[in-house]
Amino acid sequence: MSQPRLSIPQYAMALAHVASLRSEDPYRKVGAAALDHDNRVIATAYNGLAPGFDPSPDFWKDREGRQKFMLHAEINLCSLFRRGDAKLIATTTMPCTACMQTLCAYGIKEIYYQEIYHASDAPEIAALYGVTLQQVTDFPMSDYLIPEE
Ligand SMILES: O=c1ccn([C@H]2C[C@H](O)[C@@H](COP(=O)(O)OP(=O)(O)OP(=O)(O)O)O2)c(=O)[nH]1
Repeated sequence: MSQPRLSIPQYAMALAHVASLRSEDPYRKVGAAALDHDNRVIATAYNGLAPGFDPSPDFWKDREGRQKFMLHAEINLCSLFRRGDAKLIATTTMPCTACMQTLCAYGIKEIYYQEIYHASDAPEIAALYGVTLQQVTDFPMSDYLIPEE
């Protein structure tokens, strides 16, 4: 009997969600995954502080203060491959404007996200550069996500 098979965007999104579970940010956990031109996984990443940096326990108390220090999941992801290597990426949160620009600089042509991110110009940037930017909400694990407040 044939089993239902995940689409490639669903597969990438599930991987992105697993990566998000490693985020140290108590307020927003973002995960991302990159696949190459053969749909092989080349990287997973999540948002966090710079590698090796160990903050004091008080650091996380300042929700707004933390923001400028956070390395976004998509930037951490792009640090793991060279321009042109990734065909598509999935990210649990729509890329912010700066992340979207970076993904374009890396030549990524397909971007899948699950949750809409406030104040992002990603849709406009994607439209101008002819990049696919699509929401994916139905993937393994989507039943287990905690609904937003
Ligand atoms: O494209 C994005 C956008 C955000 N983040 C991460 C960075 C940070 O760890 C967290 C929050 O993002 P931001 O600093 O932009 O704050 P916010 O979403 O406006 O506020 P908050 O999370 O405090 O509600 O999400 C990413 O990894 N990628």
